[in-house]
Amino acid sequence: MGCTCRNHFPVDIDVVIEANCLAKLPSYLESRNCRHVLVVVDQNTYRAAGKSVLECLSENSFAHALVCLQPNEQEDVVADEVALVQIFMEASPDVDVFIAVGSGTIHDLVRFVSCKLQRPFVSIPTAPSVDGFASSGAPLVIRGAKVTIQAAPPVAIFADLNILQEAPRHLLAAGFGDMLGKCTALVDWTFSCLMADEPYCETAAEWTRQALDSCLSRVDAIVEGKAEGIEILMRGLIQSGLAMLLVGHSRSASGAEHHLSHYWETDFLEHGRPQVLHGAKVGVATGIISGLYKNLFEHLSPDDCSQLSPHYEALRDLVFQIPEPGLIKDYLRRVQGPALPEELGIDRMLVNEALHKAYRLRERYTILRFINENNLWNRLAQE
Ligand SMILES: NC(=O)C1=CN([C@@H]2O[C@H](COP(=O)(O)OP(=O)(O)OC[C@H]3O[C@@H](n4cnc5c(N)ncnc54)[C@H](OP(=O)(O)O)[C@@H]3O)[C@@H](O)[C@H]2O)C=CC1
Ligand SMILES: O=C(CO)COP(=O)(O)O
Repeated sequence: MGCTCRNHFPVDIDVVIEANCLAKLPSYLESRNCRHVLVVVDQNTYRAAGKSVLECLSENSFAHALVCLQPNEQEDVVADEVALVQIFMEASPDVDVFIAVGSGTIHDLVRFVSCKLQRPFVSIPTAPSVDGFASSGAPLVIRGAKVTIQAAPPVAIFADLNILQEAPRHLLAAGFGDMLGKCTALVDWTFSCLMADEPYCETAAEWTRQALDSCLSRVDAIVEGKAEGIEILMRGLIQSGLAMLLVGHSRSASGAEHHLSHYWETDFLEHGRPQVLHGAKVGVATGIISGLYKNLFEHLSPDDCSQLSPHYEALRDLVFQIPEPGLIKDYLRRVQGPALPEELGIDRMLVNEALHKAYRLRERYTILRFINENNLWNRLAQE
């Protein structure tokens, strides 16, 4: 399938991934004529990189201010209305560039605010924990629901390997889990295109596939956690983000496995439970969705569903290529990440609830929507 889509968005980000690249920040800001900088951190990311960023700005005489995001009662910074208001209130009108110093949550908050205030933002990732650095979408929790709002990508990413190498291991494992999610997200995207005529972009799919393959083929280097492995993972995560940016939505990166993760996330928030890392949830959910796809195609024949029958063989071949749930778990164990819902504090009941309801979180056609809307649960083998 060649790329026939006509809706590519510009992919125009300066991406630097190397050791000590933070040192390049001042000349970059000068080249863009930015003199008033607002740096957004939280307590952890201030220690990880924020302090160095501020020193670098002071040494080079930039006017700068700091927003240190306050955690909630569970000690989490959440990408919600409270955190957004904090940034809006503390951003002075003369700010001409935002700098996001952190991982997924801080990037989404800053991308939303910078887009609303029409100022550019620069990304300084502190951990290879998600693929949301280069993308334009901001998944936010608004009135308790996880919604993704299209905002703006960063103008530049300075992924300093010295900083990333110091990130705690569970954040690296989460980044690998978010990447593993592409195994099912990509199949779900084709599924939605064939079954519900959703728009598909072969280029974005290919970029994502390459990012996934590059990480799966070098998992040993990633596990080691040295500069080489961190660079491979970070390049993959950024490339997946660029694919989302290219199409202006997150279909290439987010399917039913993400919907399970989002459902669990908002359930934890509703019950005042501390958050579990996004990529950790996605990795575990990928194993579940892989099992579901295989189960479905084992127990359903082309005659069972007229909507499915014209695409049955093409889809069955794709489903065959999804790594088995056991292999997904092996990958997660190799990076020392959780592999089962109970290791995340998610019990059987919450898993089942999400399997039946999470598809409603998005308009997207996914395997979960297909099974639920066609009442197919009783056709599947109970596991
Ligand atoms: N825009 C997009 O396309 C995407 C967005 N996302 C979104 O990203 C969010 C999750 O991001 P994720 O990165 O998993 O988690 P967070 O950004 O919430 O950060 C998780 C934890 O990592 C800490 N941390 C980060 N870097 C370091 C470091 N170097 N040293 C010590 N601690 C560190 C943070 O500190 P602290 O507690 O102080 O914050 C926090 O505790 C979700 O909301 C998800 O929906 C995910 C994928 C794609
Ligand atoms: O998490 C994402 C990709 O990893 C973004 O997906 P959503 O748009 O579903 O939040």
